[in-house]
Amino acid sequence: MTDTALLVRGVAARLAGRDVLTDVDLAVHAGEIVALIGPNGAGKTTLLRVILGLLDRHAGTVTVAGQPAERARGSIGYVPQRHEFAWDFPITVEQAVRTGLAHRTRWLRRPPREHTTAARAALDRVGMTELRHRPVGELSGGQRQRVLVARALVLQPALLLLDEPFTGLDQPTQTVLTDLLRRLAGDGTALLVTTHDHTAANRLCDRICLLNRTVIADAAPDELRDPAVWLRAFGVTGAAS
Ligand SMILES: Nc1ncnc2c1ncn2[C@@H]1O[C@H](COP(=O)(O)OP(=O)(O)OP(=O)(O)O)[C@@H](O)[C@H]1O
Repeated sequence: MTDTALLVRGVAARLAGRDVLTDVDLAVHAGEIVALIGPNGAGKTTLLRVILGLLDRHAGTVTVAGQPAERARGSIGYVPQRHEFAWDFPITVEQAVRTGLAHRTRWLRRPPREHTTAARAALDRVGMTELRHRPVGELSGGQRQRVLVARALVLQPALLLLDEPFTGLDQPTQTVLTDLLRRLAGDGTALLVTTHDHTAANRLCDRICLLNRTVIADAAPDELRDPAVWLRAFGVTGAAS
């Protein structure tokens, strides 16, 4: 057993012939929440996709829960950006959560009973049990975000990757989500969260990883008070002079 849920070493990725990530090193431990922050196009989503094995890396290694990521797909929960889910699809909250296990259901077979049990347990963890029969199209932004978290939790992942979960949420809803993510970390899940919301990151995270194609800084929020580091991460050169 290891408490390093995610270990990224020397990762490089190329898209359309362009180097999008170079020499990226990152570790996230069990029970830890790390924010991945960087400007638009910094490679945050690309890094999540490389960890998930949806994109080939050009160099480096990715280890999840002590295993090469290729063999650990079932240990990774992924919460995509909210707009990436088909909310107009005519399914209920519980059915949406069960789609997190769809790859384990045989084609045209009824989902096994344990999938329903897993979906209900995940809905309970995110506080959405009462809404489980609601059509997903009727949910608010915050409720949708919790459904996506539940959908990732059905796999009981050691590592949870969240892509911009705070975008478009008002302050009280952000607080509900922050509390939920903290509880998951308290249960030992490792969380890697991309965000543009520095306030949310400061409130939520144990560490902030500043990314701009490579890791510019990786430290506790309190240790990242030097504006020069942020200017470097956001590609603002000469702004301090
Ligand atoms: N499918 C693709 N083909 C070619 N280039 C891509 C593709 N997807 C992303 N890119 C490029 O890779 C770079 C990194 O994109 P990525 O989406 O990872 O950035 P990001 O940090 O998540 O940005 P944002 O904060 O805007 O979501 C960008 O320059 C983007 O244009």
